[in-house]
Formats: sequence, C-alpha cells, structure tokens
Amino acid sequence: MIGVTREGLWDKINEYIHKFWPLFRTWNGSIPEIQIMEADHMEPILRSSVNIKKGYVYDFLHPWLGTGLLTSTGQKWFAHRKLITPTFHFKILENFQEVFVEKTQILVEKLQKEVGNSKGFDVYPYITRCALDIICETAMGTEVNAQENINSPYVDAIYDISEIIIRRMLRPWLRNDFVYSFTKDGKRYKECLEILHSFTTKVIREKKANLKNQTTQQETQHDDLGRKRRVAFLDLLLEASQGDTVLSDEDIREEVDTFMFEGHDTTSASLCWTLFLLGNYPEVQEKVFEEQASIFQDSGRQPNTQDLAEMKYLERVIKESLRLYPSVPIILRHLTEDVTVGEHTLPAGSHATLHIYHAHRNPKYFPNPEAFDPDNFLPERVQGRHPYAYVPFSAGSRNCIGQKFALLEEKTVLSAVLRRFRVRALDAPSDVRLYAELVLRPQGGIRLVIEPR
Ligand code: HEM
Repeated sequence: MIGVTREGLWDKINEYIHKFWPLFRTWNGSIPEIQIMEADHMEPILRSSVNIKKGYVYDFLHPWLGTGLLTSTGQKWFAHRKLITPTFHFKILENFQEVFVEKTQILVEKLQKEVGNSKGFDVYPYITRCALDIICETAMGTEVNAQENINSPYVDAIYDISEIIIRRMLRPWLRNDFVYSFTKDGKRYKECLEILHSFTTKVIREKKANLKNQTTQQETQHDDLGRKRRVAFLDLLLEASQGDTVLSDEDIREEVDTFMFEGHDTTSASLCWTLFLLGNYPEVQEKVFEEQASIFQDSGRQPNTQDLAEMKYLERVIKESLRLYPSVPIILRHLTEDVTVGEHTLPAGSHATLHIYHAHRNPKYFPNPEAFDPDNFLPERVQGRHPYAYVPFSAGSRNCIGQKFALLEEKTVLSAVLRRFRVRALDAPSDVRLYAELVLRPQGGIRLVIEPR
C-alpha cells in the first residue's frame, strides 16, 4: 500500500479482499498483519479480554489524543473505562436532548437556504458543523458555534488534522518526527495541535475554577443568568476526579479530546450516508416520514426521548445505513497473546486488521448484501444471525462507549431534516468512491437536492 494515493487506497483494499477472502496475511516491514473479514474470525479477537491493544495506526493519533480511552491499553484503559462508563448512562444522555434539538434547529434553518438549488449541494459540511456544535457542548459544556462561525480556527483545525494524519500514514518516509516537522503538513499539524490543545486546556481550566468558586448547590446548578446549567461530560469527569480516583488535567484533556474526535466525525459520516441512502430510496424515505407523521401528527413540537424511542423504523434505517457504510470501516489490534482463528493460530506480536465494512457485506448473513433494506433489522431477522456479522460499534470490552449517544443524536437530526424536507441524492451508490480513512468518507461529498415537505 506504500505510496498509494488517498483516492486509490480504498479500491486497492477492496481488490485484495475480494481476491483473498476470507483471510490473508500482509507484511508491514517485519510485522505480519492478518486481514480478517469473516464474523467467525472476528469473534475470538473481539471477545478477548487480553487482546485489547490497538494497532500501530492509532499511534498517529497520540500527539492529539494522547492515551485517552480510544488509544490507551492495559491498566490505564481499564481504570478510565470503569470511571467513564457511568457518564454515558441513559439518564445522563437524556439531559443532552435539549442540546441535540437546539443545534438541529440551526441546521434546518441553514439547510433551508438550499431549497430551490436544483444543481444540488454537498450536505457534508452542514452536518459536520452541526455534529461539532453538539459534541462541543455535550463534551465540554462550551460553544464553538461551528454552524454560525464558519471561519473558526478550532473547526478548521479539527477538519485539517484528520486529513493530515491520513496523509502521513500513507507516507512512511514522513514517520520521522524531525523530518516531518519541516514539511508543509508537519507545520500545519503542529499548528492544529496547538489550537486544539490550547482550546481544551482553556475550557478545563475555566471549568475547574468555576467549580472551585461555586460553593452552594444553587450556584452549581444554575449559571450566572440563573438558567439551569447543562451538565457536560467534562463536568462529570471533574467531579469523578475529586474522588478516590484522581484524574490529572492531562488525563482529562485526553479524554475530552477523544470525545471531540470520536464523537463528531463518526456521527457526521453516519448521518450523511443515511441521507444519501434515503435520497436514493424514496420509498424508504416515505416510510420514515409516515412514522414521523404518526408520532408528531401535525404539531411542530420538538422530539423528546420518548418520541425517539418510538422511532423504530428510523432506527432500522440508521442501522442498515451503518451496515452498508460503517463510519469506522476498519479497526486494528496488536495481538498480545496467541489467538486461534478458524484453523490458524495468530501469534502474539502480529497485528490483526478487522474489516468491518466487508464483514457487513457478507452474503452468508445478508443475502442481498448491496441492497439497502432496513428490514434486515427486524427482530425476527436479527434473531439467529451471527452476533459478530454486524459490528459497526465494534464488540466486546472495547466496544464504542458512545453508541447510545450517537443513536439519540442521529434520530433527532434525521427526524428534523426529514420532517421539513424531501431529499434526493444526485449520485447513485455505484457512482460513489470512498476514502479509506479513520472514518469512511465519500470522495466528492454527498450531493443532495432538497425540497420542502
Ligand atoms: C455512528 C457513530 C459511531 C460509530 C459508528 C462508532 C464506532 C466506534 C468503533 C468501531 C469503536 C471501536 C474502535 C476500535 O476498536 O479501534 C469505537 C470506540 C469508541 N467510541 Fe465510538 N462510534 C460512534 C460514535 C461515538 C460517540 C458519539 C462517542 C462519544 C461521545 C464515541 C466514543 C468512542 C470512544 C471513547 C471509543 C473508545 C472506547 C474504548 O476503547 O473503550 N463514539 N467507536
């Protein structure tokens, strides 16, 4: 893969997978990498409580995310996962509904400007900015106003850094930090890191100072204007770090940066792919709309968590969309103990690459794998299917901690967009080329035409 262009990488991976299905070995220098795409083969790796170390690709994220939940391993990961899990409890997520709704309203107003644009527009930047607004407020309790403030250095830095990291991954001669620091990308990378870290550090410092100054319960629960204070993940982490398990400022920054990265790029991709598929399958879109109509009747009221729970069909649509276009298409593990996969033993020290995208298109589990069919997630079809045939949020102990959050956010956004607009995609699935990156993105964006309902 060395020297393959960003645009050509996905096609190359695809070609090899079809040629060597279901399992093959590649070499990264002297390290064997086993490419895995069958549910049976993924299971022993994902179920293991020992093989939880991430592959070397995640090292490229360390300068930004340090060793937060996504990138850490061993005792640190275990202790932090235990500490952070309660902050994703349903009761806490319910509090975020207000933020989801507020930011979605801004999105819908922005999209309104595209009505009548018959040439179409790329919906990706609209969705990304909305997802950024949501994660910024829920993770840090602060606003970046990405939807209003298009020229924000923070938002630009978030955009640029993911792209720069991928370019570096594909160019081994740039792995040396000293050499890299003299390149154009290396300089921009340093700049982005400074912007992102100083923003998070500033927010943490302010929150800590506020926490110290708020002595009464009344002060803790209300802001300076007497409004009810919204609790963010950061508040919960700060609270937790006052107990027995003390998190350092550095620990907290790593976790908040991890939420910022994992919590917006993945949901943006999933939302965009869902709109793309609905724009290609108008009959499915109509069924989504009918469900919305039955929940809201003619009222223009905003959804609460009870409404979201009733959006069963929309949930199947999101799940099916994540089957065809899983936001995280590939995950990697550095095996620390031998593992048996089918008739092979993968030795400790080797690396395993788990191809989620290709696993999801296995005709053994999804008989018509390329078709968009939300009924694939009817309870009777899910029952009896191999539990590792569908793993968009990974599985086992290192599964996605934010999956419930993602589903609530996505339902809120899609409900508002589809109640207000009818969407049509300008490209068919067969026309779209993909970027094989940390997150599965379309080359050329997602081009839609929208009209009012
Ligand atoms: C559609 C949306 C999402 C998808 C498809 C997704 C997918 C994934 C996947 C596949 C992993 C495993 C990565 C690996 O093993 O390398 C993961 C881990 C993780 N995700 Fe998500 N994610 C989504 C949304 C979110 C959100 C909204 C948050 C936070 C607010 C989040 C936070 C995390 C964290 C912290 C981890 C690391 C967990 C650990 O290792 O303990 N994700 N996600």
